[in-house]
Amino acid sequence: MTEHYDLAIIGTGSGNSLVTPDFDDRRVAVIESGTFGGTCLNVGCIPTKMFVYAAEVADGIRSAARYGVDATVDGVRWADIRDRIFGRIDPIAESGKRWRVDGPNTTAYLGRARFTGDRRLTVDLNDGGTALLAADQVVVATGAHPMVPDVVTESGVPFHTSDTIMRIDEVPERLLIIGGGFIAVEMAHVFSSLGSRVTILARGDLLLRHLDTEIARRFTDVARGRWDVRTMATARSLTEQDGTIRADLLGGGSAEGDLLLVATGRHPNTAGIGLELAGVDLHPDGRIVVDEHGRTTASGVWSLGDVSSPYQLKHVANAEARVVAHNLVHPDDLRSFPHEHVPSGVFSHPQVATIGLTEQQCVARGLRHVTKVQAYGDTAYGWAMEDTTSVCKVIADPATGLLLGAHVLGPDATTLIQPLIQAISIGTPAHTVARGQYWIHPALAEVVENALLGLDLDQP
Ligand SMILES: Cc1cc2nc3c(=O)[nH]c(=O)nc-3n(C[C@H](O)[C@H](O)[C@H](O)COP(=O)(O)OP(=O)(O)OC[C@H]3O[C@@H](n4cnc5c(N)ncnc54)[C@H](O)[C@@H]3O)c2cc1C
Ligand SMILES: NC(=O)c1ccc[n+]([C@@H]2O[C@H](COP(=O)([O-])OP(=O)(O)OC[C@H]3O[C@@H](n4cnc5c(N)ncnc54)[C@H](O)[C@@H]3O)[C@@H](O)[C@H]2O)c1
Repeated sequence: MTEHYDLAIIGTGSGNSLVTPDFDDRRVAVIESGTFGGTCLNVGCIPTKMFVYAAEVADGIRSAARYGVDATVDGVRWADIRDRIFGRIDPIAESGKRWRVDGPNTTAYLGRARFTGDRRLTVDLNDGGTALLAADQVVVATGAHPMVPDVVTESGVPFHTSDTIMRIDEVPERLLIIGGGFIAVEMAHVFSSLGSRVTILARGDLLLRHLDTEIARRFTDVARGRWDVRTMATARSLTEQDGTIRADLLGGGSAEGDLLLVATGRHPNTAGIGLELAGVDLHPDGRIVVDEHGRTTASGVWSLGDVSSPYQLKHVANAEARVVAHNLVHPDDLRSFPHEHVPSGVFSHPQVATIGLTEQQCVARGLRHVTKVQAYGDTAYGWAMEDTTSVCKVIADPATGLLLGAHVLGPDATTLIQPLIQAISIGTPAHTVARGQYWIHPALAEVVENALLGLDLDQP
C-alpha cells in the first residue's frame, strides 16, 4: 500500500531541518539510508574540527620552546581522542533518529529511497522490507560521497576516505594522501600533529589551488616545512607489500605510506535513485539542476545541499535548507539561495579563510583593484606570537572602497575574517569598517584593521 504524505525528505543532513513548525499539522516522511544527521555531524565538519583542536594542542606544546617555555608531547592517546569525539557525536545522531522515529508528525523510513515516478518513491528498507510512498512535495537532500579515482580502485590496495579514517585504531607511522584540497590538508594537519609522517600527492603545482594564488603559494610553502609535499604528482599505479602502500608516479619517482587516504573530491549522490523517472535533470558534473529557489526540473520536487549546490559547504547547505523550508509553504513568496558572498575556511595548519574574489579573478575580469597584504608579524599581537608566515590580504575597488575579496592565512583565520565577511555582505566600504568602529588593542584583529587601512584607495 502506498502511504501518502504532504512532504517527503530524502536525506537527514541539512534536509532534517526542513521539518519546521509550519509542518506541525502535516504528514512528513523523513528517509535516511545511512547515519542520521548526515555528513557534517558524522564524518565531516564536526569530527574533523574536534580532531583539529587536539592537533592544535599538540602543536602548541611542540612550539612552546620558542617562547621560552620548555615542554614536550609525552604521548598521544589516539584511541582516547577518537572515543571522546565519537562518544559525543554518536549519541547525537542516535537521538536525532529517535526524534524523527517518534516525532509527532514525522515518519522515519530507515532505508534507501528511489523515485519510481512523479513524486512517487520506493524505500528499500535496511531491514529488508520495502515501503511505497507518494508525496505532494519531495526534497532531495542526499549529499555527496567521496570520489575515488580508478587508479586506486583498480589497484586493489586498501585505502581510506574521510568516511572511515577518523575511526581507525591507531595513528599510522606514515600516512600517504592523494589529493591537495580541503580534506587532504585538514587530515595532513591532524595526522602529522598527532604522530604520523605525512606525504601528500597533489596533481597541481600548489595545494589548495582554488584559493588566491598568493595565499595558496604561502600555504604550500609552510606545508612543505611540515609534510612531504609532492606537487605535480599523479599516481600511475599503486601496490601493497608487507603493509607498505607504494605509489609510482607519472614521470618517475614514488611515494610510500602505511595507510592511504584518498581525498580527491566528492560526487553528488544522484546515481540509482530514479531521478530520470521523476523528470529531475542533472548538470554534466552530476549535480541536480535547481533554480535559485531550489526547484528542480520536476514540479513539486526540490533539492538542496551537496547534491545540487555549487558549494559543498555546510553553512551553504543550511542556508539553502532555510530557503527551501520557506518556499515549501510560501509558493507565492519564493526566497532565493544566498549564493552571492560565500565564505569558506580550511582548518589546517596554517588555517585559511576566504571570501569574494581572488586577485587572479579580479585580473581575469578586468576589474580595477588595489590589494594590501598585511603580515600578522607587523602587529603587536603578531610580535607576541613570533609570527613570520601569516597574512591578511584584502582586495578593494579603489573608486568605491568596497571590498572585492578577503583572504586570511594564519592562526584564527576563520574567526578573524568575520568582519570582512560582514563588510562584503553588507557592502560597507573598507575605510568605514576600519575607522567606523574601535578595534581592541592589541588584539590580533588589528591585522584586519591595518590591512584595510593599508589599501591605496582613491579617497580614503
Ligand atoms: C571530512 C569533511 C569535512 C568537512 N568539513 C567542513 C567544514 O569544516 N565546514 C563546512 O562548511 N563544510 C564541511 N564539509 C562539507 C559538509 O559536510 C557538507 O557540505 C554538508 O554536510 C552537506 O550537507 P547535505 O545535507 O547536503 O548532505 P549530507 O549531510 O551528506 O546528507 C545527505 C544524507 O542523505 C542520505 N542519503 C543519500 N542517499 C539517500 C537515499 N537514496 N535515500 C535515503 N537517504 C539517502 C545520506 O546517508 C546522508 O545522511 C566537510 C565534508 C567532509 C567530508
Ligand atoms: N573546512 C571545510 O569547509 C571543508 C573541509 C573538508 C571538506 N570540505 C568540502 O568537501 C569537499 C570535498 O573535499 P576534498 O578535499 O575531497 O575535495 P577538493 O575539491 O577540495 O580537493 C580535491 C583534490 O583532489 C585532486 N584530485 C581530483 N581528482 C583527482 C584525481 N583523479 N587524482 C588525483 N587528484 C585528484 C584535486 O586536484 C584537488 O587537489 C570540498 O570541496 C569542500 O567543499 C570542506
